[in-house]
Amino acid sequence: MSVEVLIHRLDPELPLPAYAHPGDAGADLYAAEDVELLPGERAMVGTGVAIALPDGYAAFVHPRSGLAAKHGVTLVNAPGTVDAGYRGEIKVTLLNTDLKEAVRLRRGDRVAQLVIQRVEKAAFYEVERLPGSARGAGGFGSTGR
Ligand SMILES: O=c1ccn([C@H]2C[C@H](O)[C@@H](COP(=O)(O)OP(=O)(O)OP(=O)(O)O)O2)c(=O)[nH]1
Ligand SMILES: [Mg+2]
Repeated sequence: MSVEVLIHRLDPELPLPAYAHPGDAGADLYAAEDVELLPGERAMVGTGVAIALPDGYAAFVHPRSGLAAKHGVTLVNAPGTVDAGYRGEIKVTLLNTDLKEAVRLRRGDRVAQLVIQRVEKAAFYEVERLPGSARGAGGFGSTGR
């Protein structure tokens, strides 16, 4: 089962996002430009594609675990949210979390992955008091380590 997503190439030489294996959740996104990230540095990089998602869907830009584990490269806003109505270029906000090594990424490298998901739209009802629950207001480590 797959959902139809319209895709427009802004950079004709880059491959389209693709799933590396049939069961993959994320389709890899390619960097449209070379970028060098100094230790701790971030950069916004284009991917050369724009999409139109059906209503009720969103696309989430996730880091790639290989880049994260080997080089400390993640996304500042992971996961980035691409709204169904967004028609601009999908961009990735790369961050080099390594404090010693610079990392050089090249145009055409797979730098992030796009996960398409159904999303619900909430109707917010304002109330004076929320119903009770087992957790209550406990959070942020309230259950211990
Ligand atoms: O990693 C990302 C995150 C967002 N976007 C694009 C698509 C998304 O629909 C739009 C807005 O994203 P978001 O709502 O997260 O950013 P904002 O800071 O709230 O901007 P805006 O005021 O435009 O909503 O930017 C990307 O290309 N990559
Ligand atoms: Mg927004």
